[in-house]
Amino acid sequence: MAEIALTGVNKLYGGHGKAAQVLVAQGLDKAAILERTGCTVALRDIDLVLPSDAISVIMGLSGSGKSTLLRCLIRLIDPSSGAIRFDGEDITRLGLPALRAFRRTHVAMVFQNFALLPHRTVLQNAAFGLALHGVKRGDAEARAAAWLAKLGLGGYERAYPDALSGGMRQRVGLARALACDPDVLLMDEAFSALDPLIRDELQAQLLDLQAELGKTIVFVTHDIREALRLGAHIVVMRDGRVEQAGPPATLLSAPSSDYVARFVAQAAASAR
Ligand SMILES: Nc1ncnc2c1ncn2[C@@H]1O[C@H](COP(=O)(O)OP(=O)(O)OP(=O)(O)O)[C@@H](O)[C@H]1O
Repeated sequence: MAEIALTGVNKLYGGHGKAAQVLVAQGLDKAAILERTGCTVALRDIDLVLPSDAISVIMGLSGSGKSTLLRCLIRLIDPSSGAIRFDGEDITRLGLPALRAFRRTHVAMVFQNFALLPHRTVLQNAAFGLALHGVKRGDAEARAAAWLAKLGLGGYERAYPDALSGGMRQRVGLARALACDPDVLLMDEAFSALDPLIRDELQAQLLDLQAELGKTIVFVTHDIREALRLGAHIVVMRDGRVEQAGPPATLLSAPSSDYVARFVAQAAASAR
């Protein structure tokens, strides 16, 4: 479960926010608003539904707002306005304790730089999320070990992260996230630091895990090929707006703009 619905979400950074909100409503573009108010419009008028139990991919060039959008989903960054509903519950209305409890029970994150603790073993890293949830050590490590084995890291439990390749480190990151059994997995450029072949393997593994576990996954990437491979639903961002959102087949057969058509053509050209 966990459909995520965003309604009228805006995020402005810095400057004179109130003046910028007015200019956003008037439809001025990002550059003009920055010049007049010192405000960067990172997200504007985002209306989106990210389906439950499927992989949604947020795709776009650098600066298009992908990371801001991902972080706003669980209020690691607070949106300036708008509603964000998980199965109907608007998390923009939660106070901090309720928000923390919500994150703890429902969400896990996987990062581009793996975010492993260098002085802890692979097993301790994989059990780390569970430890934060208050699960007893023996239990946490048993669950973590099972996930490590599932992800092909059986035998590496006592190793330290610096002894692992990038692909193996990211598998530890995935094990740590999945061990907490979240409804929602947020992945920020999670495979972008990996060599192409390893990246390919991890993409395949993520698709298999998704088919088996049926999690709601939101995956950020700047790579259109990765988006088309992983996404059941793809959101193309441009300058803080949603340029097009839909299944890959729709993006391929009916791109909503030249901008999306160029991305799709780029994917086709690099596949040749
Ligand atoms: N803390 C911040 N303060 C001011 N502006 C910010 C901040 N974080 C992001 N921005 C701006 O907001 C816009 C969206 O940035 P964001 O990082 O969300 O984009 P992105 O698509 O994830 O880019 P990248 O792929 O480079 O990470 C950009 O114009 C960026 O410069």
